[in-house]
Amino acid sequence: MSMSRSKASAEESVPVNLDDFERIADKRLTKAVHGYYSSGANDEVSLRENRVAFERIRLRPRFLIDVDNIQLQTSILGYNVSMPLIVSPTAMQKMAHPDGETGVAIACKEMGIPMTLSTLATTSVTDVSANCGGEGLRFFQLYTFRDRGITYDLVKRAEAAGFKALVLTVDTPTLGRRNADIRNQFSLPTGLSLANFEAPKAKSTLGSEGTNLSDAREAVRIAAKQGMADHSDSRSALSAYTTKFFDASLTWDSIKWLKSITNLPIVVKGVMTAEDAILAKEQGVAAVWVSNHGARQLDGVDATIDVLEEVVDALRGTSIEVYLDGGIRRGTDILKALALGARAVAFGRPALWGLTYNGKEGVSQVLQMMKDELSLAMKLSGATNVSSVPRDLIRMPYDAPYKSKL
Ligand SMILES: Cc1cc2nc3c(=O)[nH]c(=O)nc-3n(C[C@H](O)[C@H](O)[C@H](O)COP(=O)(O)O)c2cc1C
Ligand SMILES: CCCCC(=O)C(=O)O
Repeated sequence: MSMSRSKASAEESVPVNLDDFERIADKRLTKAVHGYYSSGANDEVSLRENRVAFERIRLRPRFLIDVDNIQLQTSILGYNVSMPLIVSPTAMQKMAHPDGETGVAIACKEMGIPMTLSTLATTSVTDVSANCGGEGLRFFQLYTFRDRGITYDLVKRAEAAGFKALVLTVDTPTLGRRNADIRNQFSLPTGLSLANFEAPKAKSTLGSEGTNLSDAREAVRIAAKQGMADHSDSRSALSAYTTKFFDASLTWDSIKWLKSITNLPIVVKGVMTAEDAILAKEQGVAAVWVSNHGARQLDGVDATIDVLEEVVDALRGTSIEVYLDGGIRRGTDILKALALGARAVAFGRPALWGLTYNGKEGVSQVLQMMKDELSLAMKLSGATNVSSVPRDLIRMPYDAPYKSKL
């Protein structure tokens, strides 16, 4: 691993929480990259809400419970994990540090938790797996392209590289409006590429008749190589890129097609309502990932933690797992989500801050900090097992005032 940037400089004190990592990262990143990583959509109402909603939830600790040995381990999609945390897919991680996606993947592998690789990664599925020695649990986040041959190709390469699930992001038919990216005319810095669109080394054997695959892939590849340099619609280059290539005609029914080309479990990321949770269930998905995309798509939606319970209720009695991301910054946040029925939580930006801070090592520090904080929160609240955190460990703002049931 390259370690081109050092730890905190003298004037930066050692980070003791994720906010510290964020502050340090903010100072080190270029204006454009910082703007891209940190932004929410529009007025960032939902971005603030993702945090504030966690702060509104109160804990109801129980005491004189033996918390000497608490259980942090659980399983995700049948795989044992050391704690209920997943790293969310975030695009273009080499902008943070040369370790990029490989750094995140190795940190996750060492911690024993899943990493989700973005379709728009700056390291390919094949290279990430190879750099991890084929070890570790990785999911592939899928964006679908107008040309289904491209999507097919991505899925097959993720399968071949040993990725264990497809995380289909449903909240991005096109890109949300992010002021900083427009102001900064954001595009991928020179020298980096969207590596999953580099021409495959070997001739691929595709079964996607009827699509002019090589032309389409070539177009995506060229656009990626040029740093998505098309600003023609006067928005960010990323926005122009998605408008041009992403399949905005995708429907719930398209999951049938996905299932026809792969046996990998499908996780639907971006669900915010009970209605969509039920449609996902009807398509036979393995998991539903409650997310508002880090508040980067539609501004004005609820905080994810505020809709978690309706999704959990809609899926009760099924074996579909529910995950949540959006604003997870503390061990107590994880505990609150578990109490509301999430099997696991995820975060995106904190991994980028860790990466910016000190590459793979920085990500490891961030993950360890979350593990320690979760463990502490459980001990102080009398929760002994991440798989059975009781609902009454918390009070939601919408809960009725306490009435004695004793
Ligand atoms: C810089 C950045 C890039 C992202 N890229 C992707 C992506 O490529 N695919 C995706 O499904 N979600 C993407 N997301 C959303 C994250 O997966 C996740 O939902 C979000 O970051 C969670 O919120 P948090 O950052 O508050 O933890 C991105 C988020 C950020 C901040
Ligand atoms: C087209 C999506 C780009 C990556 C992404 O999901 C994000 O910036 O939020």
